[in-house]
Amino acid sequence: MSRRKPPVCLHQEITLTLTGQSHTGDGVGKYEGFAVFVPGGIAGETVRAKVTKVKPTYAHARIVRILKESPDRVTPPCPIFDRCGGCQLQHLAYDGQLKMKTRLVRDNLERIGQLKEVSVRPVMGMRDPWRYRNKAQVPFGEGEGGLVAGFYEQGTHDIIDMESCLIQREESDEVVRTVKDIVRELGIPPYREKDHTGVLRHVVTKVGANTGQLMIVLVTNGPDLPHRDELVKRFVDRFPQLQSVIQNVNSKRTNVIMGEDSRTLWGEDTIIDTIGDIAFAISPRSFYQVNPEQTEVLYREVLKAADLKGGETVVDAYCGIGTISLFLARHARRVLGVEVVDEAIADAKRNARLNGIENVHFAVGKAEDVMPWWYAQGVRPDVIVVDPPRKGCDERLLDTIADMKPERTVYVSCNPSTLARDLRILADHGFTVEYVQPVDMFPHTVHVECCVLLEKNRRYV
Ligand SMILES: C[S@@+](CC[C@H](N)C(=O)[O-])C[C@H]1O[C@@H](n2cnc3c(N)ncnc32)[C@H](O)[C@@H]1O
Repeated sequence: MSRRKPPVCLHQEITLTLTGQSHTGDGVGKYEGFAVFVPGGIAGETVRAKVTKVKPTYAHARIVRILKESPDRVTPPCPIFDRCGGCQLQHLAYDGQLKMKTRLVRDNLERIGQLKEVSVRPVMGMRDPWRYRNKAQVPFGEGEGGLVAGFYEQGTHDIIDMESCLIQREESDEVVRTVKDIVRELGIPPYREKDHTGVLRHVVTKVGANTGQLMIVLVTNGPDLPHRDELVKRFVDRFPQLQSVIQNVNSKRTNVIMGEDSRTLWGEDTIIDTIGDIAFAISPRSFYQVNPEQTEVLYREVLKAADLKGGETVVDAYCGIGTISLFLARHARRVLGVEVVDEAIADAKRNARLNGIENVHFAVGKAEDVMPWWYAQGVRPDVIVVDPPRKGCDERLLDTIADMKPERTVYVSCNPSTLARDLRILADHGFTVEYVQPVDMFPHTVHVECCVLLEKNRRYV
């Protein structure tokens, strides 16, 4: 089939009315029927834009002038918003972001899932959508003027120096500033990615939002950390809420931030945080949701969708450190959790003990292997919760859900496109999507979380 020639060429200036927003946050318009993506553009705007990339089926263009501005356009409060890859939507008023995310979820369900009649509720947003992240991972390196610590410039490995990040908690900014001062004063060499030398690669902070406890992790390029005791002493003097100082050794040439070797330099191996009335021990490498306020909103939505009366068997697939399992356990007869990372399961078990919860059982393995095995053992859950990573569920797991025939399935997703794909498969197995409730866990970014309730359709299942 012959494709028509793109109607635009490189460097051409075009006038474009933007009609939508892409999943990466770009404005999208059609030029003579040809899709053009415009970073920084907002649906509803008309812009003059210069073409920067032409592909056979789409082009990219940079705004030269805004001819008609969206009423939702605001001045991004962060001075490095244009360069940092962390946020994509600070130029869009928060209310506009929420509407965009609702539309994004609906579009994915319709386009990828062919689910046109599904009720997509408005996104549950935050009252104050700033300073929400409980974890910061800040790369250290050398810039032209010496030490830099901040964020990687969009699409590169150049570190932009940063004084403050408006979506991180203030404690994290304070830790990074303190480490910079100490590192400069004591002459601890930052990591140099290009020749894999130097010492300090990243500073990771974790804050228990509800307990105030603070963990500082220094990721180093090898076991040596000059002035270790002095560093620890200064942290202890400076941060009264400090609970734990960890050195994590990562000697590999890799983009993965932490290595496998974590050493406690001072205090505890973990910090504690709470979600609702459940306490969680968080270790340096374990996954824990980054927006604690919205995590509670999300988990309450899961609880509501699960509609537990106390006698149910629940499966929590992709359970991480057991957060959803433990949140549901007091409302069910028993909860079975499965997770592929064995350290996370060790944390989950420890968290169960920490809370005196005994009606949970955790298994290590791939959910798509363990669930069929449970099915073969006669496990017939009343409710199944799945919370997979961005790539969504393995099809074998979805087939097993169909075999298990739970009354309710609650699908928690951080990626609307794989969610739409998987909901289509479950719908074809005879499940009905009752509703989709998006929750804004990541304000100012394009990401959106969803909690979906599916019920088995008695006519087919
Ligand atoms: C989005 S996290 C959800 C964790 C947890 N439900 C929570 O809210 O904190 C997804 C989890 O799935 C795990 N995972 C990835 N692939 C898996 C698989 N095939 N089987 C089981 N768990 C898997 C990851 O290690 C991660 O902990």
